[in-house]
Amino acid sequence: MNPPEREALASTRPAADATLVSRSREVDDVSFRAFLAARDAPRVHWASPGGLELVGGGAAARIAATGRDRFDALRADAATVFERVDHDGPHETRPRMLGGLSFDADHEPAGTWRGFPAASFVLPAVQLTRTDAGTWLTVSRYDEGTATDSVGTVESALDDAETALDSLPMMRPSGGRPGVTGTRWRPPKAEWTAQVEDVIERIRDGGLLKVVLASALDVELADDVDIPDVLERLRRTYPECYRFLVQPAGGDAFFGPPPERLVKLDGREVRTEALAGSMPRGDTPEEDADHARSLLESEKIGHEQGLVADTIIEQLEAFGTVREGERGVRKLTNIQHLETPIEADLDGDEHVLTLVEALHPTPAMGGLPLQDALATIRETESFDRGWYASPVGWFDGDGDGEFAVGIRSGVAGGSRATLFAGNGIVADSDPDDEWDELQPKVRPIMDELESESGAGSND
Ligand SMILES: C=C(O[C@@H]1C=C(C(=O)O)C=C[C@H]1O)C(=O)O
Repeated sequence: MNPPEREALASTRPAADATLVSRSREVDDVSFRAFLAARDAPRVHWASPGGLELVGGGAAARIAATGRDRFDALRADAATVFERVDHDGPHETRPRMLGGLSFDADHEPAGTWRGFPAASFVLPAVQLTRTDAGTWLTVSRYDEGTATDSVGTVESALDDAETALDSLPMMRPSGGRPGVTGTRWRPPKAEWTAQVEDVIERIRDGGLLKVVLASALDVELADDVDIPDVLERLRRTYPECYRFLVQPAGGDAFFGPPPERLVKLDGREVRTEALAGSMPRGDTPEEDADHARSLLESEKIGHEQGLVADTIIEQLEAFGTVREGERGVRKLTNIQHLETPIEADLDGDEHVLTLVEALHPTPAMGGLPLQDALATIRETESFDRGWYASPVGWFDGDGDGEFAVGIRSGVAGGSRATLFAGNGIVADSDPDDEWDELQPKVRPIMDELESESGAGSND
């Protein structure tokens, strides 16, 4: 294990008498891609369709955790880091921890997921924040002693960071796509079909209602992948989605444009959604409307999506009053899903991580009943989920935050990438249809890897 990886895995136990000092300054808009490309790991990026964009490099503070009590450990360490904060800047730029968690609590950072602990968040040393109101540069340090001890260092680091920013191009010319030389599904179609058939049989035997089964697509590239470039292009191709990047160590990065919010907490106001069931977009408005109608009218899809909504509502009812919105169709660039917006007002103050802990994995990522579905996933899937289908996002010192679900995602570095896609399997699923349904879910990233001239084979 090389030093940066060891550093990523170590939980930076916050020092008892440390102070978090953070200074922000409004700057001219700058290419987030160029900023990201110029920084070493750890690197993080978060962009929500709501308009908030964050990009960070280095770590003023870092917390990591593993095992069943990983959420307790995260909340405790975060409380220590945020205990003494001296921040000067608008609310948008307040210190935030960015990162995420693995799908399973007992995840081991190995293989594809080397460098990714079961939970990892960083408070970036240098960060850019963009909202409708402007763009800011922020420098933070978490050092022993009082604020007065480090204000001078932080202010001069902010001057240096601003100078470095000035030398970045406003627009960074986009490099070419790396090109794909080979792809391999794990499992390939025949094995997937057998897995789906086996799961359907288990469901029909009784007890199990739904299992989300996924597959990994290994991609060999002709050139090294430039992830900041890919993310920038995804901004234009999937504007209705989140975009995230988590690169805890110097190695591979986990990234993607997920459409699905796990949870957003602002004060006591919670927003989430049940997203499940998929149909392609049509080539014509009529065909598109037909697909949307099939989504709304399909008994199978309606049932599957209803299970997701009911479970989320039940879980949130433990915390407050829940309102279920109207079921509708969520249209993304290359796929459409059935969606129910869900809101809640909490009875008391909660940390967003507590809601993440309660909700993850939703039946849209795991299945129902949850423990049986998870056991089936573990026994069936031929790859390590790692951080796929897991919470990725941010939280602040008040416990507010927002998390997406890490789907439509991939983990990549050098000239290799592994992309992920999964589907909810229910009693009347058809293995061939489920295979076809995986394909559009890897397209957002695949389209940015394949060279314009030639598309690689995809099965
Ligand atoms: C699991 C994924 O997507 C989920 C599964 C869906 C389905 O089964 O139709 C739809 C949306 C997502 O909640 C994925 O994209 O990998």
